[in-house]
Amino acid sequence: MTISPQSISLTRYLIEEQRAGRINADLRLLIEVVARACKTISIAVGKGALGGVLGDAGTGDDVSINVQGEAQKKLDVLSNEILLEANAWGGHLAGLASEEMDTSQPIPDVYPRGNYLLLFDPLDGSSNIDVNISVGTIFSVLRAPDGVTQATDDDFLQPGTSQVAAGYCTYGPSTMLVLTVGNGTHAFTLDREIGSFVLTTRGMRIPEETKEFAVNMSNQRFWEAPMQRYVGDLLAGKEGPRGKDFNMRWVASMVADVHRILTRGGIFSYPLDSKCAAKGGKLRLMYEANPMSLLVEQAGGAASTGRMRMLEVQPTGLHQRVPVFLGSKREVEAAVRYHAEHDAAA
Ligand SMILES: O=P(O)(O)OC[C@H]1O[C@](O)(COP(=O)(O)O)[C@@H](O)[C@@H]1O
Ligand SMILES: [Mg+2]
Ligand SMILES: [Mg+2]
Repeated sequence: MTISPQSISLTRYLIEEQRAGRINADLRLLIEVVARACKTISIAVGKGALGGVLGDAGTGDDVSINVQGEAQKKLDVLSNEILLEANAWGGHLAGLASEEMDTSQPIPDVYPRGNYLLLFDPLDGSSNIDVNISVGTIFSVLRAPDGVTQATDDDFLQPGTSQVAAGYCTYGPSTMLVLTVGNGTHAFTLDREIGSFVLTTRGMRIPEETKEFAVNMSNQRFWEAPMQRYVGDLLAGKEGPRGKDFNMRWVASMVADVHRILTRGGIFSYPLDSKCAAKGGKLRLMYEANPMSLLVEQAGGAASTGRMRMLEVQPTGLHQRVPVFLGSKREVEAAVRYHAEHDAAA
């Protein structure tokens, strides 16, 4: 693709949002810096085996483990460094937090500070890195509490409704940035020759009804009863209570699964199961569930823990985990209904 004079770049889109009074200059620049960091990550991902970026972080048998208790890939570490380095000196932030770091990261004294907080999952879908399947970066932006110029972990503990921007970048056959600043969800595709993100879908809309679900079925026997019944009814197809046949997809990169759902509908779910119940779920509220939920709601979809609206969960910890149901509105409502019926009968 070549950029025509009519093409709307990310920069132009953000300037128009600023002129309309929906974002200020600091937030615009912050998003530009994140987008630039994503381009750098995209180049590293794209080099694959030629770039020496595949495989585990650490040396020999001494694989590096992050705060989540998960083995880190080289690209987890590299992407985290790229995002930290790009954002720390920008002057828009009072703090950064990452899935890969134990605590939030203060802005070094030598740099100016601003009033935003940036949270990210630098590389989502790590298990897919070495097999050349789509991975991504997810980010969320909050406002620092009044008067806070150097944030501590507690300052980040705001519900998803407080997000002023959220987005993800998917490193797949093409690199795409999907963004909301609270005025719809929009998709930008990276023109690799020119190095610019170009608006390719304005106002993504998730169809309300769907016949497609995404879940890791290998966990079925560990699920709670309402999830067992819900998926059992999906699998029963036309002859079952739902009266239609459902298809299933599972990439195991949340970014890729959510991108499919934003594009053609569906329900994505990582429910509570007995393996992850002690932690509260598998996916992370602040780095994964909240930003994706805002993007999905802004595209006309819904997002829930199964028992409450995701964006209203009051976080209690930076690395808190939650069960996740998001996507086509009617289908998320159906999954929530199964949980409500179960809880009412208990
Ligand atoms: O391997 P599983 O259990 O199916 O889990 C897949 C889920 O885990 C994740 O990979 C977690 O993300 P990270 O790679 O950032 O840890 C999600 O992207 C994905 O939905
Ligand atoms: Mg992730
Ligand atoms: Mg990750």
